[in-house]
Amino acid sequence: MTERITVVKIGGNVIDDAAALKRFLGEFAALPGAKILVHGGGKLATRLAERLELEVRMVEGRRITDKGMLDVVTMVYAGLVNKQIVAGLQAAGCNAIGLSGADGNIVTARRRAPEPVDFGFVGDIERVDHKLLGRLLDAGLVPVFPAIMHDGRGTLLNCNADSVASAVALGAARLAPTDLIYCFEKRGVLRDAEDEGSVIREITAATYPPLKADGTVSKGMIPKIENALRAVEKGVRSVTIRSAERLADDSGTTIR
Ligand SMILES: Nc1ncnc2c1ncn2[C@@H]1O[C@H](COP(=O)(O)OP(=O)(O)O)[C@@H](O)[C@H]1O
Ligand SMILES: CC(=O)N[C@@H](CCC(=O)OP(=O)(O)O)C(=O)O
Repeated sequence: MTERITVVKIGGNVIDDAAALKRFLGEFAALPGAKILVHGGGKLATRLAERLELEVRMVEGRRITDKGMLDVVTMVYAGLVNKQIVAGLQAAGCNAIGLSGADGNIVTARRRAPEPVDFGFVGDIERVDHKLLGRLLDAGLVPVFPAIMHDGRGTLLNCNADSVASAVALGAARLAPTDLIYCFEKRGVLRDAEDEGSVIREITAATYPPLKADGTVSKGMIPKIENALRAVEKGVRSVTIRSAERLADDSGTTIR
């Protein structure tokens, strides 16, 4: 069994930039030790949905997902983006294996209640099969997860990729000490959105609520930080939010 596990989540803005994604996958492939990649792809799904003239609506960083949108996000996340990332990692010498939650029944999710917001086919993670995860890691494979999970009764569910990353990291933490890194296009959580020099070095359960209340943290950063706080509280060794260009550096925002 492995001594440590690194779980990395890569966001949609980086996936959307072919050169940035290639650079990131090269750095990810070079990370030592057992590792797992979780990816988004929200930006690409939004573009495709708009071309198909489907209404795109996000509420607090989560996508309203009706049946038509579920088909689009499944094709984009579990299909195109997942396979491109797996192929890119193979090219970088990393033996990746792409898995939706339904594959090997590795992650199940529960559909969100329709109140107060009816998100449609959106789920919250229920269970991660950490033993299967361990067997894959022991075989030298690098699991790559999109945000598409299933309910075990035949329905696919769209989950927030940041929530997937935190749930997978908690599953991994049952196998070995686990570090979770959220990578995106900015240097970290910024105090001023326009100033990359304004990285907030540390956020805790006590310092977060005022940042949300005064709007310093908004949109997709809300689920990211809330998932990060949950992960550290429940046993992930460290969580950081940093630039995809600085995956291996000690940079960005640490969540404690
Ligand atoms: N304080 C903040 N610092 C950095 N980004 C923030 C902040 N508040 C809101 N954001 C927004 O959150 C976005 C990241 O969330 P999201 O788009 O869901 O990430 P990902 O790229 O991981 O998919 C940033 O692109 C930015 O627009
Ligand atoms: C329920 C929900 O909102 N799911 C997300 C899944 C993808 C994602 O999280 O992508 P990023 O990391 O690129 O934002 C969505 O469809 O946008």
